[in-house]
Amino acid sequence: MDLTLDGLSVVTDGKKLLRDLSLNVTDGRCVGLVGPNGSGKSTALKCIYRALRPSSGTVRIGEQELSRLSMRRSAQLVAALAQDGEVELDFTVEEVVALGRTPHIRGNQVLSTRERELCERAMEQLDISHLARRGVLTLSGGERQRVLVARALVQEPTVLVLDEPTNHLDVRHQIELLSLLRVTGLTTLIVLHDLNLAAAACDQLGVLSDGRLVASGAPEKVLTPELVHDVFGVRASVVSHPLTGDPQLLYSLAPPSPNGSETSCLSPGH
Ligand SMILES: Nc1ncnc2c1ncn2[C@@H]1O[C@H](COP(=O)(O)OP(=O)(O)OP(=O)(O)O)[C@@H](O)[C@H]1O
Repeated sequence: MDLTLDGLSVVTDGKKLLRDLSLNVTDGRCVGLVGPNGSGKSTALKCIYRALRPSSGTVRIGEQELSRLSMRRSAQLVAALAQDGEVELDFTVEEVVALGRTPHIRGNQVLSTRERELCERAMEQLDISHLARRGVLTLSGGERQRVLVARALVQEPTVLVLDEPTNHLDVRHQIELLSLLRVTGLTTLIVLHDLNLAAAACDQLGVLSDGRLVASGAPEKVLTPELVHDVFGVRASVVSHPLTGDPQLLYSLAPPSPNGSETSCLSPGH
């Protein structure tokens, strides 16, 4: 089912964090939300997983308006990975992954064989099977991040929202995770800071700046040097990936000038 954000605005303490955001993620597609720090990406995702109530606007999954559904029904439809998702209880990895089934079970009901197999498969896909009996508090940041993605997958949601899921992951696990997301068939909205990974992993990108959607569309249409300059204040060259054709940005650090001071690679005014 499609995920539709329709005119979402969030105002907190008189500050507009999100301004009239409308965005559609087509059924089974992956849309990347990118933008500078503080541009409203996490705020938008929080409205989808109902950690935040928008001041105006709606979130729909198919024809269903999320705010009209029970929290339990919402959790059956939407799985979320929050930014730097914390796990405070010292559960084992397999227990945390199994928590993904919570919206689907009642009380102390035990998991079915199918559900246990689902958990095992997700742990294999996220390369954490060998950690199954470890306490989550003993894990590295990247290991813990993979546990939380596995938990989101076993939720068997219709819509997946992920806030910087590649945080803490080494390059192999970044690529494995984003490759996996492409084959899940889930309607996915994902916040990524790495524009090159976003271009490779997402069918469409939405660019937020100061709470406003300033560009959206296919990565090759959106990621232009002008856009990167205007939104991020950085000079970049755009090249085409030799194997996939995806747009890839090349940046250069400011070279030291002969007198020892640095010249700037930032755009004037930033
Ligand atoms: N409860 C709040 N009260 C006031 N301001 C807030 C609140 N929550 C978020 N903000 C501000 O709203 C803006 C958008 O925050 P948000 O976390 O959505 O940005 P982001 O694009 O996800 O940033 P980052 O890339 O740094 O994760 C920021 O300036 C943040 O400081």
